[in-house]
Amino acid sequence: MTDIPGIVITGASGRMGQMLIKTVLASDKCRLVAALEREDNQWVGQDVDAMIGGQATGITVTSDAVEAFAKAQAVIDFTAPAATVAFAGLAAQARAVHVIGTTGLSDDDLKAINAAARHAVIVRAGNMSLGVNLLVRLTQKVAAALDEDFDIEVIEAHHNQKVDAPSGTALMLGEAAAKGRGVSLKEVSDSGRDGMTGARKKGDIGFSAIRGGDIVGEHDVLFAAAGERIVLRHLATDRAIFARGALKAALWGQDKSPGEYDMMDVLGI
Ligand SMILES: NC(=O)c1ccc[n+]([C@@H]2O[C@H](COP(=O)([O-])OP(=O)(O)OC[C@H]3O[C@@H](n4cnc5c(N)ncnc54)[C@H](O)[C@@H]3O)[C@@H](O)[C@H]2O)c1
Ligand SMILES: O=C(O)C1=N[C@H](C(=O)O)CCC1
Repeated sequence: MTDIPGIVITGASGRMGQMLIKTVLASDKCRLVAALEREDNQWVGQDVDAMIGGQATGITVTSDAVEAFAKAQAVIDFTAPAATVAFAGLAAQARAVHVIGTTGLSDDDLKAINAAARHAVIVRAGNMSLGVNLLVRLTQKVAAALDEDFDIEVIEAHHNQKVDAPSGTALMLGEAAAKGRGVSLKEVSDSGRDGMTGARKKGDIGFSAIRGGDIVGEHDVLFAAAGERIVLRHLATDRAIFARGALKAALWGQDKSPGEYDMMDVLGI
């Protein structure tokens, strides 16, 4: 037994789940205590090392969240909205830090997560990378400095298996732009243009989503005015950046009071 935090990875067989397992196994600041998948997933009952390759862990992939969370000081969760809402309640019961990377959460999902954060630490962000969180800050600053003569558009590109749009990152960037302008994103958001849309409404914040191939994640924030354009850009080329951020959040949360936090809190930016 050791006193470094024990971590559970949910969605173990997913794109992020696999990256997170590798990141936790490579770290000397935490230990992997369980890997969780859906009951019907073929990884359940298999050894983690057999599935991932590499060092022997002695850990079998399970679908029993209650048993897995009872062993953990942190749960790192990049799965799907319904699973994440259920895990928020269970992680709070286990008093484990819940790091949520899942995107596509509805307002009701967010309310349920917020309620769970009354009893435990939750760190949630649509993007856990240092670069994107810096870009969020820059976006807010640039939006605050410019008036509505500059049209703001958020353009994002992801792989062809992504199920939600706009991306969680695009929404973070849109929220930051709206905050900089002193408006509510809900009032000015314009996504899914199609057909005879009419001319662009001044003050709107637009969203466009590209889906194709194996794109890890690309985001532009465009400020377009007559005669000039500013483009703020982040390009992700490796999912390791999200996993590193998530692990940092899990360790950061260990001595914090119950509540909902984001990556800005973790990074101190
Ligand atoms: N915040 C970030 O930095 C960041 C970065 C990358 C991806 N994401 C988000 O993370 C999520 C997952 O992305 P992905 O590309 O890894 O998807 P994926 O489909 O490859 O993996 C999701 C995994 O979750 C599992 N899962 C679903 N329901 C489950 C349940 N009830 N119990 C256990 N496991 C369950 C699935 O079986 C699957 O293996 C998406 O919402 C994505 O947008 C966020
Ligand atoms: O691959 C995904 O899915 C990603 N999701 C996050 C988002 O929705 O912004 C972060 C980037 C990768």
